[in-house]
Amino acid sequence: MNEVLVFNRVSFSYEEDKLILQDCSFTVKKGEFVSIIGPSGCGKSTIFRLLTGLEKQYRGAIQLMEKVGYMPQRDLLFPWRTVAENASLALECTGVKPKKAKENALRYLELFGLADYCNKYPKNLSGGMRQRVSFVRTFLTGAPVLLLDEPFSALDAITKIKMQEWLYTQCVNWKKTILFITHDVEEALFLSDRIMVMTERGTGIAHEFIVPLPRQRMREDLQRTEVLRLKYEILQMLYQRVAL
Ligand SMILES: Nc1ncnc2c1ncn2[C@@H]1O[C@H](COP(=O)(O)OP(=O)(O)OP(=O)(O)O)[C@@H](O)[C@H]1O
Repeated sequence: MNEVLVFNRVSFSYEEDKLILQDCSFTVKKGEFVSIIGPSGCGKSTIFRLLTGLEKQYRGAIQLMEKVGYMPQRDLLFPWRTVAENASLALECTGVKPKKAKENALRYLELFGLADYCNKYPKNLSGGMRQRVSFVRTFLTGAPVLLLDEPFSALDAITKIKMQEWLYTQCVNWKKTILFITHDVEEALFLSDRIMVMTERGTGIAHEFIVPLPRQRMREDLQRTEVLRLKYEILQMLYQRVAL
């Protein structure tokens, strides 16, 4: 598999004397679903800020072989635009005329199971729906690599499970490369081919694990002994680092 994203010994700090990443290295290959998991403040979102060029003053090398689309933690939908108008925004930003962009967005909203909501406003949608619209908007950037920053963290437990299954199906269908930030070990195990663990600020990726499941998987697979073993190994790693 080809590498589409390379972080090579990247060091970064927002302020002097407070290193966020030191010699952080990892790669993501085409078509992979990779999760980054780690305690609050360890620098996960900073990796996305570096990848999207929001932060530029770093040491080391960052290589992006393909265009990336970024979905932030909060959905950031515009309340005055309908679902279709929100979804078409990415296309409009690339210079596509609003009418054409909306037609295109409508086609994808249908494919993503949102056909009945095209003319509704964000305030009329549930949290899960809003995240789906936000995902479609990111998807419509046309980027082959998607950076998803804790997209489901604000959802209730059941909606979260449904959204994970929805995202899983979309990933299988559309064959995107995904880098996904989460705090939820089970979510990472269900969705990922590989999990990268950050244990504290200033270190970068401390451990990497291949998820011992085939790409075609079901939620019940999370109960397999080898998956449970990995879950507890990761939890223990994180637990030791979190001070209350
Ligand atoms: N613009 C900024 N200026 C100064 N410090 C910042 C800035 N953004 C983040 N930080 C600090 O950098 C560290 C890493 O932040 P980052 O958002 O990458 O963490 P995170 O692992 O994504 O956390 P969380 O899981 O809570 O979202 C934190 O200590 C944070 O306070």
